[in-house]
Amino acid sequence: MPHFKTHRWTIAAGLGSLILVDLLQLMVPRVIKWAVDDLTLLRADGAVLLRHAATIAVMGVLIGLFRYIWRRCLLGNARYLEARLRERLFGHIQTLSAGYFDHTRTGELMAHATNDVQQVRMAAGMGLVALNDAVLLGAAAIGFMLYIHVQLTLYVLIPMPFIVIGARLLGRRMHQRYQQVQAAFGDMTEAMRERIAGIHIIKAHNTEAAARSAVKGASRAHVDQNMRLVGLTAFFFPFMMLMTNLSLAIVLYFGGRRTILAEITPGDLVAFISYLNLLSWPMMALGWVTNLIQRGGASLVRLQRIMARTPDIRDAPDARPLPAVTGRIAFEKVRFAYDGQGGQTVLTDLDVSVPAGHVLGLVGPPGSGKSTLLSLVPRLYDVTGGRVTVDGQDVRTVRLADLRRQVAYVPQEPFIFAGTVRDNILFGAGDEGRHDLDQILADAGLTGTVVHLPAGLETVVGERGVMLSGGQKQRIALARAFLRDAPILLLDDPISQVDTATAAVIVAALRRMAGRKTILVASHRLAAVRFADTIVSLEGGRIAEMGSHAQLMAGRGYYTRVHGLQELNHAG
Ligand SMILES: Nc1ncnc2c1ncn2[C@@H]1O[C@H](COP(=O)(O)OP(=O)(O)OP(=O)(O)O)[C@@H](O)[C@H]1O
Repeated sequence: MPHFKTHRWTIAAGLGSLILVDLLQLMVPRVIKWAVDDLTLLRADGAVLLRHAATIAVMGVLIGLFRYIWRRCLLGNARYLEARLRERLFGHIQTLSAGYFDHTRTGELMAHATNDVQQVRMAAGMGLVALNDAVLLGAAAIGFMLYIHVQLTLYVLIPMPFIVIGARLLGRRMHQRYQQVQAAFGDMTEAMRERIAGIHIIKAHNTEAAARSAVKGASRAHVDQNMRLVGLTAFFFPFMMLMTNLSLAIVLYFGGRRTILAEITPGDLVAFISYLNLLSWPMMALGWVTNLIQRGGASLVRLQRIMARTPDIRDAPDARPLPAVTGRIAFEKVRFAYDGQGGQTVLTDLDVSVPAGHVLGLVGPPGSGKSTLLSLVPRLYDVTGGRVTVDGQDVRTVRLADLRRQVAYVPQEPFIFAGTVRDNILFGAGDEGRHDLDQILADAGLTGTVVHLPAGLETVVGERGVMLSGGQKQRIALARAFLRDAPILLLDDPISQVDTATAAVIVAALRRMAGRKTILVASHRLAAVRFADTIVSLEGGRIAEMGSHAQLMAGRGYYTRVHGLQELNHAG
């Protein structure tokens, strides 16, 4: 409604032009009638015929002009509505919490952003046109026919309901089949995309033949679906033509007799046939419009359902601003389960405090909860029990944007956007800090790497950074976080993909930053945590051991065991 309100003048101009086109179209048969009557009554001479022809030509030009206007106004307006809906949808989806995306498939969201939005556009654009034509053009054409001859009109209308019902029923089936064609098309492109993306594996495993037959299968399925659709359309259009032609036969026979009896003039008969031709579109539109509006309505309901979802994680109504923090972090009796109270507990009664400027190392077997613990600080997820505080304030009571501005986070799997290395490092950063890019590259162990890239910082890295090695991607993500210069730095396995020498460079940089920043670093490689002020060893979401490197080495737990193994590896 707000959209229709803002664009009411465009819509009014469009509807006005559409009505003018309809009226002009309705006048054409009148002119034909006059011309034919003049001819049959032998009243016509060159000048009269020229006048009639000129009238039709002018009407043709006007019809063209106004049709251009209505298409631009009405269909254009629907396009803007579509864009606006899609932008709002994306804007809203972005506010939803990480938990929502754990349970929602990307493909499903893409379908909402494409299919549903498109259905709303069809209803708001063609739906409006079809509604107008069905009602106005249909009623007016029938009115003109009644004006010529009532009984004859009633006869020729007999086949018309079949057109309405046919358009409605077959239209619905055609839409269903069209959706199946689209789905098959999606499967086919996905089958090809995946195999092109995985071409290295396919070649290495010699499975080209299997890949080819999989793509062939998807391609044939697409053809099969198309043939099913063709089966319907091939029936639909001839069926509509048959109904119109039946009406035409009725006009010719019964109307011809009326003409012989001089109840109507030959001009009337010709005009009648023209009206009949005009009538087939409104009859189809009548059947079509209900489908369009139903589909658009259903799509709108689906979109509204997403729009009505409130993010689980958002500012509390009385959220306080969070001015620059020193970076003191405390986990107090923290308990966490991914699906709220009902889910399996991933973290249990965790108590750790990290003074400002300290480094906390997190170690533990895979799945022990290290990443989860890190994600609680910027509120990617909220605790199920207990609380997380920053500078003594519960993170749930402060403004989310203020909190996240002061936390730099490097996830376990770095995400690289298509673009240049520089774009990826500067991602989301303001102007501040750009001048120390060289230092940041050095801290992230990237200096030497960047020099060897074909275009240095301007090297385009391809989709998801395909042109980069795993270690390069990881260090770009690190540099991105260093550039933020936030007082709190969260690193999830920051040296998992680099060699020992590069790891040493990164660890040295972290040690320099310690004191200025509070750093939480989770790692499987003890080298990344051994310098930490405190190391927490997690097991099954509980703290198994806690202390400095020396303290943990004195014990005989996970830390000492892993340390022994990693030392052994190095020796080997
Ligand atoms: N998004 C999620 N939804 C549901 N469960 C999850 C989710 N992410 C992780 N888990 C589960 O939570 C537990 C802790 O996972 P987490 O990633 O925190 O462990 P981790 O110690 O970081 O492991 P790794 O060393 O392999 O990175 C695991 O049992 C995992 O299966």
